[in-house]
Amino acid sequence: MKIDEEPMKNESIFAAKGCDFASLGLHPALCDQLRDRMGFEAPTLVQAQAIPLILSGKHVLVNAPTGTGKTITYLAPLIHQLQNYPNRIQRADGTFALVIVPTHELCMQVYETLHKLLHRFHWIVPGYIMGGENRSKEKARLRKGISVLVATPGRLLDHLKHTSSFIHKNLRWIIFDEADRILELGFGKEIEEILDILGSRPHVSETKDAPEFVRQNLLLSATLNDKVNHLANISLENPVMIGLDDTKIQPSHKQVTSLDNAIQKLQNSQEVPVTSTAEYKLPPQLSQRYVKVPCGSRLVVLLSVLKNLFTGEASQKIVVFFSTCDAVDFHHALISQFHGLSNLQSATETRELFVKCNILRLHGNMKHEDRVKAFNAFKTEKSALLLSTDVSARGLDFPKVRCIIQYDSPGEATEYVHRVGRTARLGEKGDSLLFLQPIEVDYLEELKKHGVILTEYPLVKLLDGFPSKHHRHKKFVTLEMHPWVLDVQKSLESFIFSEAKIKKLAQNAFCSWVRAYSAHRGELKSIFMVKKLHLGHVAKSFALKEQPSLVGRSVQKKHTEKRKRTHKVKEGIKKKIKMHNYKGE
Ligand SMILES: Nc1ncnc2c1ncn2[C@@H]1O[C@H](COP(=O)(O)OP(=O)(O)OP(=O)(O)O)[C@@H](O)[C@H]1O
Repeated sequence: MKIDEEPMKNESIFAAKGCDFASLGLHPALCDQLRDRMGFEAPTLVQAQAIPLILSGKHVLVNAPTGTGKTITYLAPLIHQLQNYPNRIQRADGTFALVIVPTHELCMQVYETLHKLLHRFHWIVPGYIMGGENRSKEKARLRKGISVLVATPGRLLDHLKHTSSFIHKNLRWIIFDEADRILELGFGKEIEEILDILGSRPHVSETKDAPEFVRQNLLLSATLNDKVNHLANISLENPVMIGLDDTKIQPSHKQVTSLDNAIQKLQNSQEVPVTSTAEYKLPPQLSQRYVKVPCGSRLVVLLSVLKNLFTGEASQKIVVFFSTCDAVDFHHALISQFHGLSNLQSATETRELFVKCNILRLHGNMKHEDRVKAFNAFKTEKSALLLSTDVSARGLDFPKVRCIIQYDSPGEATEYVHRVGRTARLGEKGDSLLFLQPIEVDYLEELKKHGVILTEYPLVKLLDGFPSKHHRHKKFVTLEMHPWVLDVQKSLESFIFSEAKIKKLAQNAFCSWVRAYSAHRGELKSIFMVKKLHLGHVAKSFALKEQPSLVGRSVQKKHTEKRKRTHKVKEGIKKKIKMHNYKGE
C-alpha cells in the first residue's frame, strides 16, 4: 500500500481564507501562541465554527471528523475566558475547568497541548490526574490548586471523594472529550457520581467579585450520536450543536433534568434509541479497504502485509489493533523474534527477522511507566509498528501514521471510525485495512449503515509476490492452500512449538480472543458468532498445532455440547432417511 508523501491540504479541514484566530475573538497573546508556539497559521473549520459559540457561554456539542483540531477548539476559548477575569485567578481559587478524557494517554496528550498554550499565561495552572500516577503527588498538586484539570473518570472520582483539599467551588466548565465514549460505554456510573458531587447545575461563585457565571458544558467527539444528543437536550439549557444532523436530534424537553439524571436514563437506555444509525464523517483523503481471510490463514496474511509494508517503505508508522491485551503481547513477542523461513533461505542467507521494524506495544494491562514510554516512543519515532488494543483507538495524535490495520474487528462502528482516525489527520493521506473472516463479511453492511464504505484489498496479488520454494507447483484453490501461506504457516507453527514462552503467550491469546469474540453486543452478535467459529482454525491463527484446552469452560462446554447436539440431529436425520428409503416410500 503506497502512500503519496505529499499531504493533501483539504479545504474542508481549514476555515475560509482570511479567517484567523483573532477574528474568532481570541486574545492577541493567545493568537500569537497558537501561531508562534504551535505553528497554526489559521483555524480549522471546526475551530472557526465552534470557538465563537463557546466564547458566548452556550453549551456546545461538537461532532467533527477525527484529526480536525477539536482539542484546540475547546482549550483556546477556555484559556481566553480564564485570562479575561478582571482579577487574575489564583491557585487558591482551585479548579475552574475540568477536561474529562477516557484514557491515560489522551490525558497526557491534552495536558501537553494545554501546557504549551498557557506559556504566556503563567498564572493559570494546568494539571492532570489519572490512573497509574502517584496519588499522593496528585493530592499535593490539588491542594496547591489546579486551574485547568485534565482527568480520567476513575481517578477524578477518587479525588472528589477522598481529597478534601480539592477545591472546585469555582468550577465553570466541564468538557467531555470523546463524549460518546465517556457518557455511554463503561464510564457512565462514574460520570453520574462525579456530576452528583460537582452538581451539573449552575451555581453562584464564591470567588470575591468574580463575574457571575453559569456552568458551561462542552461535549466533543467524531462520533457524537443521537443518544448523546438526546442526553444533552434533556439536561442542558438550549445547547448548540455543531456538525450534527439537527433533524435527528430529539426535541428539547421543557423541564430540563440534571446531567447526571440524564446520564442515568442513558445508562438504562430508557427513552433513547438503542442503536445509533448516525452517519459518520470520515476524512475524505482516507482510503479504506478490507481483506477477507479464512481464520486459519489470518496470521500469515497479517505478517505478509506487514512484511510488504516495511520492505516497500522502510520508514513507516503503522498501528495494528487487536481485541485483547494477550493478543498484543503474543503478536509483539512473535514479530520481535520470528525470523525468515529457514526452509526458504539458503544456509548462507543471514537469518533476518520476517518483519523488520521497530516494534512497540501498548495496552491497559501494562505498567504505567511502560505505557508512557511506548506512547512517547511512537509519537517521536520516524518509523515504527505499534501493536495496541483500543486504548489507542481514540484521540491520540501520533504524527505521520500512514496505515491502520484492524486485525480484530472493532465491534461498534464508532470504534471503527476512531481507530482509522489515527491516520489521515488534518488533510494528510492515510490507509486503513480491516481483516474479516468470510463468516464476518456482513460487518461491511453494518458499516455501510453509517456511511462507511470499504473496497477489497488485492490479497492474492500480494501473496503471489512472495517467493515460495516448496509447494510452488501446487495449484491452489483456496487461500489456505496458497504455496506461500502453506510455507509460512508451517514455519510459524514449528517456531511456536519450539518456543515454550511464546507458545504460552499464544495459548493465553487464544483463550482471551475467544472470550472477547463472544462479548460482542447487540446486533453485532449476529455477525461475530462464536458458534460459527472453527476453534481449530482459531488455534491456527495463533500458530498453535492443537486447540488449547484452556478455553473458558463456558465457551468450550457450550460449543462442544452444541456440536454434540448437531451431531445427534444429523445422525437422527440419516436414520430417518435410511428408514424412509428402506420402506421404499
Ligand atoms: N488550526 C490548526 N492548524 C494546524 N494544525 C492544527 C490546528 N489545530 C489543530 N492542529 C493539529 O491537528 C492535529 C489534530 O488535532 P486534534 O488531535 O485536536 O484532532 P481531533 O479532532 O481532536 O482528533 P480526534 O477526533 O482523533 O481526537 C494535531 O496535531 C493538532 O496539533
